[in-house]
Amino acid sequence: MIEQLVVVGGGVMGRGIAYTGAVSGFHVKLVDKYEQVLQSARQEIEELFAGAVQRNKLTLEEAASAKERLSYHSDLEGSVQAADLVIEAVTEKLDLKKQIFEMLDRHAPAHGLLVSNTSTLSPTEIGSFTRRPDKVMAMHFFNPAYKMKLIELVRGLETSDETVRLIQLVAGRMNKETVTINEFPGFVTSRMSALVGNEAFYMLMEGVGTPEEIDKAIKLGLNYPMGPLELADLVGLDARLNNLRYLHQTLGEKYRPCPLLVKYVQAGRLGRKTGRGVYEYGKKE
Ligand SMILES: NC(=O)c1ccc[n+]([C@@H]2O[C@H](COP(=O)([O-])OP(=O)(O)OC[C@H]3O[C@@H](n4cnc5c(N)ncnc54)[C@H](O)[C@@H]3O)[C@@H](O)[C@H]2O)c1
Repeated sequence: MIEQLVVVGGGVMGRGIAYTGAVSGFHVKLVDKYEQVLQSARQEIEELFAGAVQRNKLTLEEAASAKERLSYHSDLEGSVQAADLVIEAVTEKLDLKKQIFEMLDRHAPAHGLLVSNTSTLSPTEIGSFTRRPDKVMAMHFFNPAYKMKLIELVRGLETSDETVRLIQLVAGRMNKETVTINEFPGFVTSRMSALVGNEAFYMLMEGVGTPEEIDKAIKLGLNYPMGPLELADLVGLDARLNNLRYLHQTLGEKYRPCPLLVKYVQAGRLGRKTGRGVYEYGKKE
């Protein structure tokens, strides 16, 4: 039975996953190497609890007991000693993930499953950083993790059926839908989203329309809940560029990042998080 969950990385995704886990009855340790990240994660999670109580999604008692199950830590090695499942959500850099998974493998109990929330990287390669590749896979949540219905489950070459089964149970307890797919760069969702977003940047560069017009056309004409340019601002233009570069390198020409996207990133226009991307947001969010 999986009860003790550790989420590594307290950024945009990690905090949402930690909240989801605690609300779903798991004991959750949220770990980040920076105290100020942990503080801001705690504050945002408190706001999520307050909002859920206000909207009658949680009773006061449920929120209080979920909060009790959730704790915040900066010591990764100590935090994973009793973990049944570790969900890694650190920055999308392979060398960083390597360092983290080697460490997790050394310090997590032998039965512990180690999954990555990576959007693009290979779970097979991530598994190879450990001596338990059968217990490694990708568990790809979406932003915001507490709201989005899907978790994309991606098996690596060595991932066992038992690991997949246990992770599907965890996702079910979190009240999520899943798709379980085999590894290929960009999985299903990141590959498609990167392509659509990149095409929207090309249209903007070619002067086909304003950002508002392009987003409105895609939303109302193709029935997308969000326009691809506003979504890129939400994801972060740097993260999007990073994904496209990886897909370009692994899947070829079709994924070459649009020069306008590269220019925005060079200018520091990274999206909502910097207050300006394709759109202006007034202040940093
Ligand atoms: N942002 C999205 O929309 C989104 C969606 C799905 C998946 N993802 C994936 O989730 C992962 C995290 O993305 P994010 O957007 O939350 O990034 P983020 O930059 O918001 O957060 C990453 C966190 O990792 C922490 N970190 C870095 N090194 C660490 C270490 N050694 N030990 C502990 N913590 C460390 C950082 O301090 C930071 O708080 C990435 O793999 C990304 O591809 C992101």
